[in-house]
Amino acid sequence: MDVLGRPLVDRTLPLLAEGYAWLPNRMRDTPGPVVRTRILGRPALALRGPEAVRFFYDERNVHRHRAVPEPVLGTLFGHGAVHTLDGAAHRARKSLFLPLLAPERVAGLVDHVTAAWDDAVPDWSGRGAVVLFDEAATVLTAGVHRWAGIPLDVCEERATARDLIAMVDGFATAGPRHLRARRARARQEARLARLVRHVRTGGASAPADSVLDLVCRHREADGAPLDGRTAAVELLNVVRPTAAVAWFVAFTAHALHRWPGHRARLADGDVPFVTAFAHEVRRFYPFVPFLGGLAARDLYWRGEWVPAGGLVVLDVYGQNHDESLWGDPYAFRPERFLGRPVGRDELIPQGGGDPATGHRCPGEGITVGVLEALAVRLARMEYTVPQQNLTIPLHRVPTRPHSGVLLAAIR
Ligand code: HEM
Repeated sequence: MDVLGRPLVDRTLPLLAEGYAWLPNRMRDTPGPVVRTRILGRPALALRGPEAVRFFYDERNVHRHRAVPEPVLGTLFGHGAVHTLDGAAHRARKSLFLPLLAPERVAGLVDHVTAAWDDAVPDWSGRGAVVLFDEAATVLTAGVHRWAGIPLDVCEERATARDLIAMVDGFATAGPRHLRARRARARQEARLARLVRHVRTGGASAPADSVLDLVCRHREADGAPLDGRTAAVELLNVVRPTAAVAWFVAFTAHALHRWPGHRARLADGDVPFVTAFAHEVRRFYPFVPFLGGLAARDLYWRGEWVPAGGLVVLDVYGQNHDESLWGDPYAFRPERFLGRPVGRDELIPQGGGDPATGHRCPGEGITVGVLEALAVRLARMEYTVPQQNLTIPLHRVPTRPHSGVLLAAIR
C-alpha cells in the first residue's frame, strides 16, 4: 500500500492468468464482498451483490466515458459505441436499441432464427458430425440479418458468422486471436458502412422499421445523424451479440449431456421450465467475467475507497455464483428459477439495473427468447456425442467447451 492506503501491486497479469476465477478467489479472502486492488495501472474497487449493482449503475458514481480499454473497443464494441457514452448522449443513442425489448420484435427474431435452424438440420444430418458452436453461430447470423433487414448472401453466412464470433473471442487476449478480432471488425464495419451509405443515397432499401432503417434514420442528442462508421458499429452491436448466443447454445448442449434428466421437460416444451433452464444456463456458465467503469468522484463502498478516476469493477461471474444469493451455486439446477421472480439486480449475466436508463443489455429478452427456442429444438433432436474434450477452461476469456460440442448421427 502507498501512504494513502492504495494498493501498489498491479494485478492485471494474475487476472489474465486466472480469468473467471480471479475476482471470486480474491473475494473469498475478504470479509465483505468488496476487493481493493490495482488493474491496468489504476486503483480499482471490485464489488458484487444487488446493492452493489445499484451503486455501480448510478451515473453519479460510475461513468463509462474512457472506461473501455482500446483493445476492447477495437474488437468487441467498436469505437464510439453506445457502451462508451454517458448522460444525455447515452440516452439518445440507447433509444436506438430500446425497441429491441418489445416482445413482438423478440418473437420476430426467434421466428427467423428457428427457421434458419430448421433449414440447417437436414444438412447436419447429411454430414458425419458437426461442431454445434460453429453451426449455431451460422444459424444465428443468418436469422439476425434477415430480421434486421441487412442483406446477406447465403454463401456469405458462414464467413460472416466467423467474423462476428472472432470479434467476441479475441477481445481479452493478445496474440493471434486478438489480431483476428481486429481484422474481422475492420471487414464487417466496412461492409456495413457501405450498406448504410447505399441506403442513404437510395442505392439500397431498408425495410420500414427494421433495425437497418432505425440506424440509418437515427438522430443523436444534438440532432445529427450517425456518421457511416458509427452506424456500422451500432449495427454490429446488434448482429454480433446475437451471433454470440452460440456460446449459450453450446453451453445448453453441454448441460443436456452432463445432466440428461432435464431433456424430457425441455422436449415437452414445459414453458416455465424452459425459461428457468435458459436463466440457469446464463447464470451457471461463464461468459461475461466482470464489467468496469471509472469512479466519477472519490467513492466509498462498504468501508473501502477508490479515488476519482479509479476503476470500479462489478464481479458478474462472482455474483452469479454467490452462495448467499443462489445457495449451492455450483450445482446446475434450473428449478431454482421456478416459482420465483428473477430479481432485477440478482441475475446479471447481461448487466444489471434498468436497460432503459442505464447500460444494461437491451438484448436480454432476445437472448432468453432465442435460447428457449433453441434449447427445446436441441432437446428434441436425436444425436450422439462422440468422445471429445468438453472441458470449459476458466482461465480462457471468453471460454466455451473445448471441442465446441461435436454432435454426430443427427436426426
Ligand atoms: C450472448 C448473449 C449476450 C450477453 C452475454 C450480453 C451481455 C451484455 C453485457 C454484459 C452488457 C454490458 C452491460 C453494462 O455495460 O453494464 C451488454 C450491453 C449491450 N448489449 Fe448485450 N449481451 C448479449 C446479447 C445481446 C443481444 C442479443 C443484443 C442485441 C440484439 C445485445 C446488445 C447490447 C447492446 C447494444 C449493449 C450496450 C448497452 C449500453 O451500453 O447501454 N446484447 N450486453
